[in-house]
Amino acid sequence: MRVASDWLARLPKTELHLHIEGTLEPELMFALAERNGVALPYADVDALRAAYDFNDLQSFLDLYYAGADVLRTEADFYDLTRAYLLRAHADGVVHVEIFFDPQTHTVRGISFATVLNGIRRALAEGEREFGITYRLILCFLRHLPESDGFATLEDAMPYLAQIDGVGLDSSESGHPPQKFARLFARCKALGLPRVAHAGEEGPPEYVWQALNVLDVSRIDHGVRSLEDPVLVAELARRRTPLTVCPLSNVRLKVYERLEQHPLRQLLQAGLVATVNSDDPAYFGGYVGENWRACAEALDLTRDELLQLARNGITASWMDAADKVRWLGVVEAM
Ligand SMILES: Nc1ncnc2[nH]cnc12
Ligand SMILES: [Zn+2]
Repeated sequence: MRVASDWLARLPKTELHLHIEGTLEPELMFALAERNGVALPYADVDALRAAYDFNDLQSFLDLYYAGADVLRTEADFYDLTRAYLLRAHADGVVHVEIFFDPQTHTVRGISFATVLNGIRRALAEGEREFGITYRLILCFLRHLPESDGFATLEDAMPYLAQIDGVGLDSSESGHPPQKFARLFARCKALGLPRVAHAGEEGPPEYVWQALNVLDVSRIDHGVRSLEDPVLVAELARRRTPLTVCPLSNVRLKVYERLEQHPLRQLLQAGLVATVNSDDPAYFGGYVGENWRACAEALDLTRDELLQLARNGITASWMDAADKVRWLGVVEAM
């Protein structure tokens, strides 16, 4: 590695692509299963971890949705979020923007308020205790019909002041952004900032639709944009950030090895690429590990690492004064 590991540890980091349900560690999954009287189809934590061998996005999602079944009470969502924030703090994360998937829970009879209150209580406490600022992003599940998304938006209406934006996640192939054109138009009319997963497994066309149909301000993943030079030029022109998740991309076989990951190419193309962890309990590394692994495998320079840190700050939705402050800290590194 070209930089000292303590320098990398101290670099102020953001996390802009993190599914809170994807931080459910096997140990906590077993503890919550016991607490809630849920039977898990695995003998123990090791057997569960051994199942985390994915071929693609869908093979991961099947386990991710099954695992979320142990989350039942507000305390469960609090404990989940609290455990994540302890990890983030240890990794030098100063600001988080967290996705949650309400449909995964409301379909099981758990109220929107139960989910929201547990997550937000932990986030507020994390800000008081560690100074980690936060935003919360409601994600719609794209494998479900748009009408389900509208019902979820209806559930969210009494709590809109506590939601900072909306996103689109789950199975990408066969579920283009266009499918959610009316839902995202409604969210825009409500003044909600928008992001969408696009170009993870799906084609560059889905990134175009996220930009032009959903009018998103950030693309989650977006790595397949590199297949379309016109799209790359447009993303650079608009300065649309990409929330890139390198270890996720390897675990879901978008790239065979981290050494093949195009993080440097994205930076060299002038894109606002950022480093994030996606579903760290399932992909073998929180955001600090994503930074360390990329620095090592891609032999990132000090300047490239500084640019990634700056990108994370400018791409975030943190307050303008906080941006100035953290950009100053990066410049002084
Ligand atoms: N990497 C990912 N892509 C799409 N949907 C997700 N939900 C959780 N993680 C996801
Ligand atoms: Zn994701």
